[in-house]
Amino acid sequence: MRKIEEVISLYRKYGCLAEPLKGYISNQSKGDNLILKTQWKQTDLERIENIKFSKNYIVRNGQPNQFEVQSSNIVTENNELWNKESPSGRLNVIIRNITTKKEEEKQYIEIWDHRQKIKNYNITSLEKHGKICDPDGQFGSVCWSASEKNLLYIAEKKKLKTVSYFDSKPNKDDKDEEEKPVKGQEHDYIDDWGEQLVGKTCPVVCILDIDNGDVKVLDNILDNHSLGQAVWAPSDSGVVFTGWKNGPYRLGLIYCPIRESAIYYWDIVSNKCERLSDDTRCSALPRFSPDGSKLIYFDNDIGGPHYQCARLLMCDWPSRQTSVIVDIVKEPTVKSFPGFYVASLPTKCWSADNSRIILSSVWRSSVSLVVVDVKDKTVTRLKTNVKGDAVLMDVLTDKLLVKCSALNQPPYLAISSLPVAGQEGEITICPLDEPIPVPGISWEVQTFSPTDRPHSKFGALNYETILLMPEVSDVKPPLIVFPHGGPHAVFTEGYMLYTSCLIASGFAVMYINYRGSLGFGDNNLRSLPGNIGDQDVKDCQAAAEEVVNSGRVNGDKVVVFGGSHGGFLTAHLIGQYPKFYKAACCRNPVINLSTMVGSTDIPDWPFYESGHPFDHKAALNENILTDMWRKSPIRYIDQVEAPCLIMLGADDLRVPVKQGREFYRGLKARNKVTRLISYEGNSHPIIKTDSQADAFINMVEWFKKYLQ
Ligand SMILES: CSCC[C@H](NC(C)=O)C(=O)N[C@@H](C)C(=O)N[C@@H](CO)C(=O)O
Repeated sequence: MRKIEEVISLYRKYGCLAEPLKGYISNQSKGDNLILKTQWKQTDLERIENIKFSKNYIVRNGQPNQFEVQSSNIVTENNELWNKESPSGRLNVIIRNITTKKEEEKQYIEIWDHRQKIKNYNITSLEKHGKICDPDGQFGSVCWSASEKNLLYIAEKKKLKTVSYFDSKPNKDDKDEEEKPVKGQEHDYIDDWGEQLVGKTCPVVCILDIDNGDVKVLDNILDNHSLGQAVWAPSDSGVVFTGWKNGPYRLGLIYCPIRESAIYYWDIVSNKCERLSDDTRCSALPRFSPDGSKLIYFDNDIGGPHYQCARLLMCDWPSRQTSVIVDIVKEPTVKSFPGFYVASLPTKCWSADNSRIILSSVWRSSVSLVVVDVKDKTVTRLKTNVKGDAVLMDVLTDKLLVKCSALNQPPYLAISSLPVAGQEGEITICPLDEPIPVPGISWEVQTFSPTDRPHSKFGALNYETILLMPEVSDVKPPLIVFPHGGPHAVFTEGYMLYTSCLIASGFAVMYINYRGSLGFGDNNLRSLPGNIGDQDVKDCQAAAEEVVNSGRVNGDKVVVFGGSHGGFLTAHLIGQYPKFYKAACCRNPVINLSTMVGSTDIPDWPFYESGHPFDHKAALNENILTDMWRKSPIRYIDQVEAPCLIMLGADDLRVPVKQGREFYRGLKARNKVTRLISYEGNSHPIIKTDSQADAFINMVEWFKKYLQ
């Protein structure tokens, strides 16, 4: 293993690489000449900040898949929340967050043509709504009308002004009733959508008139709903959006597309709203075909596993007839399409002829490009000439802008072409910039089928691990067992900074996509709820023992690391197998399901994942409490021997810091070796620039100390 000073310089090197955030193929592209507009981020560890910059490319499309690329110089961006061109490419809208000298936050909407800024609207001063939602976020979207006269965006609904009962300021009589401040409600609790959505209570659809700056707020078209993901309907006849039900109280929404939601259409002439999707399902991500004749969206169950295998549905716009294009896949084979597991969709995801949809979806332990023919309902995986993950960023005239990465390759942007229908075999990925891999990393995917531990209803099923090895190692490397969180999530062959730095530091790392992970079929995913703390723990231990028994790693130097549910598994593993692990590190770990219910933003999770039904009226009782305790790591705390480093995000609403503190106190009281680090200004992910770097070095130091 490398010295800690070398590890720090490794992190400085690989932790400060530019990473593509988003990009699109400009509507100004003509024929074989593509104009690509991209946005990047880069960590600056000296200034402890992330900088953002934009970079444009001109791609000349020579022979098929022979692209000549010319990139523009780099322009750093200041406070741009969003930058999007109009359908003709003639105009650009920039939504800007400005902090004034008086520390006030103001939001502006700027309209630019090719020469200059032609409109600049101080949206905050209009006082028509609250903050504009991040277009990349859960609710956000920014959408030009076809006429280029209006702009759709999502903002927080305007909140009532409240004053003290003892406020002596005279009420201005000219204010209409709803404008008058309400007395005595300054300290009322305001329910919001939880982790990373604090203050997001009731987003609404807003329409800006580009010419005169008027803003129409659609805040009364659908009662008791939060609105988002808005897109213009064909011919700007209205707006299609996703509506999430607010009541009776909100449950955390991030990482949980199982909150009651439906697709709606608001007609601009009638001012009426109609529900388009099934109100017994959760629907989201509406996308129109280029000709406006078809609308697709995804749906899954309301409640249950926080991520699920989703259905792809299509609404024939003129007739509003809806059909299922791709259904849930319950039990795929190792080679077959495992179903759709989609957290987001690019704004444009259709082929030019309106017959196919292109998207990225989890496919076992990788993220793949997939093409769906909406006529014959076939699903085809687009194989590429590069290893790793391929995430679709944009589609235009059947050209694909793709974000690629691999376990040894930091993310880069590439261009490719959609094959003609029926011939979707392999596509050639053409990088826009020369990819520079992290040297010395190799990996292999292993499949496990626990026939000795079959699920009671679904049988053995199977699961995968990804074993990453340092290529240059004259000794057997120590092993870091690394289960993902969720638990309905997945580790794929895409790049992760921590992992590449761990391998470069001399560790072997094993990702474990235990049963219950995404990408292996719906039955696999649903095999875990009710069995957490047992099935997932045994899957992890079986994989860890297999790799130790294979002799490829140093079996006397095995440690374990995980975040959130991965932290839950880390705490379980060192409690249930105390002799096997020499040290542990857990980030925001779930420690005691029963004490979590009252403090997490998703109380449905501990109920459902421990096998108990949940609805908004759900309450604990002695049977549920006992069962939750039995499934929690705290149950095994007396057996723990491995020194355990606990890292907490001080603002975490998902796994509250009390969980980590409960484990810390229990270990201290039992004279076990433990240390707790709390990172201010971090929530569930510990990703503030300095915190993320500090957490990594502390973790490596902890492992090195107890592996000596
Ligand atoms: C009540 S919190 C349950 C655990 C949590 N699940 C959800 C739905 O939020 C969880 O594990 N979250 C993951 C997104 C997570 O944090 N994963 C790990 C890595 O896999 C992470 O470090 O991000």
